[in-house]
Amino acid sequence: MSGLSVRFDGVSKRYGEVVALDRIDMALSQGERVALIGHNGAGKSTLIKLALGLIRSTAGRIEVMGADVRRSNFDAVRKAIGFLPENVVFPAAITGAEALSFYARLKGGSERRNADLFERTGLAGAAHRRIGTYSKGMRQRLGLAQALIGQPKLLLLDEPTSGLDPQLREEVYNIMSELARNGAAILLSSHALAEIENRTDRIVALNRGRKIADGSLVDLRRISQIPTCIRIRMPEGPPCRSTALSTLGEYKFLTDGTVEFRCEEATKVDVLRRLFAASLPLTDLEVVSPTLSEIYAVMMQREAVA
Ligand SMILES: Nc1ncnc2c1ncn2[C@@H]1O[C@H](COP(=O)(O)OP(=O)(O)OP(=O)(O)O)[C@@H](O)[C@H]1O
Repeated sequence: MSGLSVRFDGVSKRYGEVVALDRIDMALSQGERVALIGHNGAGKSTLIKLALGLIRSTAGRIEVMGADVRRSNFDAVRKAIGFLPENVVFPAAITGAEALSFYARLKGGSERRNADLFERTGLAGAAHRRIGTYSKGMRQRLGLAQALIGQPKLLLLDEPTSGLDPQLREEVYNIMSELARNGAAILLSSHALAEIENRTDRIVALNRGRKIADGSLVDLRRISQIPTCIRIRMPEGPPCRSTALSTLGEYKFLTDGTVEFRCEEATKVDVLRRLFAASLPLTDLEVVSPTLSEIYAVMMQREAVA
């Protein structure tokens, strides 16, 4: 599935003197899961609110499912968008079931799936309790159920897993993947870098309103130039003068006798091939690619000195 779901063309947003977003170009395809990352105040929520048509850009053009967010016909498109705001607020005096029915009617959708949504978000047992008695995580679950009403074609999720327990965090990513497989586009903001690195297709990094990176984890690893480590262990420690080792490239011994090679991410398969061809008596092998947290730290350091 390759149709465009969201397109930002030269989009800027100012709040008075504050430049929240600065000439952002970005596109999101159907079936794609894209994570927005960046420090506090980088512009992630602003970008999500712009895609929803909640606030207006200062410059540039935003299209969502082919419709200009500034046009009056955008109201119809908005019904196909699921949105989870950063801070979910529901009236305390009504039950979860009443809140979900209200939002389903507002979206012009059917209430038939509500029970299923409660089940999916682990709230089935609390659907008829007043929201005022919910814990923070339960309110977040209700927010998620609300965002999933009507099988959205675009999901905009502002820090969807914050406040959730590990089990529901996993479920959130499962739900996202299922919707994406059915053609929905997902845009989420997150500070949980370890969580998103293998559960999204693309990562867009913002810094002070500017886009500083946009690519898959593999792309970002390459751009970061952080080396990949290949670590091997052999019985009775490494043979110190092994010529076989030196043919594989530069290596060093770690304190526990492990031998570590460092290579570019793009050449790791080649190094591994040569390693196996050398027929060393390996007892263990580990390939450690740079994590998103490490890549992000390097990106931010480079930004700081730029
Ligand atoms: N309504 C507003 N009025 C004035 N400034 C605003 C408003 N909303 C956001 N800003 C400013 O715009 C910038 C971007 O804010 P935004 O909320 O988009 O960041 P964020 O990346 O989502 O941050 P966080 O990770 O803390 O949620 C910040 O400098 C913020 O103070």
